[in-house]
Amino acid sequence: MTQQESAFSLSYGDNGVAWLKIDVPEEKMNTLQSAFVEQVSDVLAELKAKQNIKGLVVHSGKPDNFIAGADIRMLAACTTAEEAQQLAAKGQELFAELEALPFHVVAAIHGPCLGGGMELALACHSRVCSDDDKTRLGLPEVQLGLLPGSGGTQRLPRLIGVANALDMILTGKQLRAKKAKKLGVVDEAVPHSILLDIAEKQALKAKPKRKHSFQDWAMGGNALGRSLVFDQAAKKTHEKTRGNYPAADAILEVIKFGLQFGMEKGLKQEAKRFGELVMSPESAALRSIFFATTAMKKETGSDAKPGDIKRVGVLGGGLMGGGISHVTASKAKYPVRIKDIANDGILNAMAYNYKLLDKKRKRRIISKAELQKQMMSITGGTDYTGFDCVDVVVEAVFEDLKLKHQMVKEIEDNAKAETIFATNTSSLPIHQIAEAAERPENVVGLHYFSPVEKMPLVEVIPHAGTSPETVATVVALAKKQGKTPIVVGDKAGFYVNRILAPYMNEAASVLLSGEPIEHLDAALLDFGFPVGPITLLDEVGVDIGAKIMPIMVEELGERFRGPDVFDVLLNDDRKGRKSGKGFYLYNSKKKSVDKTVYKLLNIKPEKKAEGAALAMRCSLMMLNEAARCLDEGVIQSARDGDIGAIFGIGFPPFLGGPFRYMDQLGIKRVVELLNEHADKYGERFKPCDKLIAMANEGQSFYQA
Ligand SMILES: C[C@H](O)CC(=O)SCCNC(=O)CCNC(=O)[C@H](O)C(C)(C)COP(=O)(O)OP(=O)(O)OC[C@H]1O[C@@H](n2cnc3c(N)ncnc32)[C@H](O)[C@@H]1OP(=O)(O)O
Repeated sequence: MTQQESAFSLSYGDNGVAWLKIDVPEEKMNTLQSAFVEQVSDVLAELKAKQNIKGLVVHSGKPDNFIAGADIRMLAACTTAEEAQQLAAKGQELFAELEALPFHVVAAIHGPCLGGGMELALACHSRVCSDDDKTRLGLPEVQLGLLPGSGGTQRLPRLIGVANALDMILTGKQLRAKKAKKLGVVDEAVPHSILLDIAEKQALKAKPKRKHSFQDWAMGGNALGRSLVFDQAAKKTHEKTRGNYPAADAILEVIKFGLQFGMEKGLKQEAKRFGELVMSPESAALRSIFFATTAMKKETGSDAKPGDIKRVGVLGGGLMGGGISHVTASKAKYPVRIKDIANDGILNAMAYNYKLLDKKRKRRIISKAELQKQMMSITGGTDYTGFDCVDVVVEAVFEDLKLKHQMVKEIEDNAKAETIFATNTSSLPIHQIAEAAERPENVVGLHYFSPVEKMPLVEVIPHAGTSPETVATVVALAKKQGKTPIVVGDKAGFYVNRILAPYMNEAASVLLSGEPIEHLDAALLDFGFPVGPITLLDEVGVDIGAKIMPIMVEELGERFRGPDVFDVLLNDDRKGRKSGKGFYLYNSKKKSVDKTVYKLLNIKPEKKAEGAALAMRCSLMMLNEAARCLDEGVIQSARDGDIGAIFGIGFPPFLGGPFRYMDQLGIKRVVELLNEHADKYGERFKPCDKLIAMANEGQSFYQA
């Protein structure tokens, strides 16, 4: 590498301020790589040797990022824990040298400053960041199944106190400038245009003495206080992770260790645990999600060029319509026109949007003016005024084929010839909806998950006649709305509901066999799902389940026929949360199992099977169906299937999705397990052809 190509370069101002620019050649994002060690060592040696330096500003040469952390590809390429430990230790060593420089070192931060990048900034004596929306500061390593390995677990608690540092490191949350300033992560948050000027001024000031927070003092000197905070954090963490995420335990351990035995020993422990975590299957699975989603950001859904979108229409102002209008206006920044049959529907969608925006205003993420501006970009009415200039219509009316046909016709009558009709159905085949269209090439499925503003997945479902341009356009729209789209086949349940249905049916069978509701829900929580299946059924609505299941049975066969519980429940007015009762009661603050449901279903609840066995029983039904979906082309790749299950259902991320999990178990073992379950519980467990063939050939879904 020539001097010019160096990622770390120094320059000097006349006023005694040195500038260290970080600019990784030929990459749009700065990351820290082992190849840079020598360059950084040279830079530090030059700074130490140079006379008359008054201060140093560390800044990025990229227009919109500081440093996004250590290069995750480099970590994934490590073959031993020692190798990864060495990488972390080298980072620690260089950052310690930076910290030990005799003059004031200031980090000037604009854009993402994450992981190793944040650790570098923490080793500086002061930090100034831009107040731009692109600026984010955090230690997201936990989301990769790791802990911050280059000093983060030691420096952050000493800077902002143990409780705040634990919160940041255990969740991996990324702070905006204002919050970072409030917590003391940065010293100043200023407009981007003056960032470097302010950093330069800071650098000319004397090196600050390290501030001690009250908590720092309390934690360092007070073993009892320390124990209390850590015990509480451990309890809270365990409730969330249920022991499935070793990084969380390691984070608690290493921070506590460092406070007890000092920075030097703390750093050693940090590097050691980092090395071990890099080699863990949990981290490998979580890293695979990062690689998959990064690759998916670039995909367009088809070979065609997406059409221009200037305005979007939404049909139906219910929960889904409200959410879809929100992500369209506030994320994608397109004006939205909502049509509903009643004014109440429009008001409902408006109120929904206002509530979400006001939450953001209260958290100071947006100003009042911004709230008003965003509200003004959403309008609505009970007729088709304004629909003549929308480019895409997202339909979110009731799940009724006749009604959907009427919507297709009305849009064709009231919108432009090229307007896309994207239907947000969760159960009706898209080709059937398109049958009413004069221009079926414009009809496509766009299946959002509830609540729309939170759930990251969207299924894009072309029918056989959908044009490639329509697909590309709605994929682009979904991405702008902040979603990860996967293109899936037009078969009943598409992908997510199709793999969810047999899992839910199995949970219902387990319940009818007499296993208590809490036991069953806890079993799947322990497995790593965010909610148990019975809670999920209550949340989705028993009535919705009752509507979808017969469609699945009709199109996909008898294996989708679940136990007959829906009618019994609905006759007793148990729709789930929305009706105040389902399997649980929702009329008090804390939900509790409604024990009368056992009598209704003729069950004597009694814990018979171990939680792990129940979890395996339900999950196997999902795994088998996921493999079938891949075989039938409902999903285009195992990767799409993994991301769909994780983002759409909350399949345990630390397992990497159903396909990575099957690989981890070994396909042969999956087939064995399915056969064992088929012997015990029935034909529905029989492994699908694809799994049998793969087991015979010794194949896996991913290359090792
Ligand atoms: C020792 C340390 O403690 C260990 C660590 O630091 S572990 C790393 C911790 N850092 C992270 O987890 C951050 C990971 N990155 C991100 O979350 C997101 O990329 C981001 C929020 C920074 C930016 O998102 P966005 O603007 O959508 O850009 P995105 O498309 O994701 O990334 C742009 C490019 O940067 C790459 N990139 C971003 N962060 C990276 C990282 N840490 N390692 C390797 N590549 C990275 C992406 O792969 C992508 O590359 P490509 O264009 O060649 O495919």
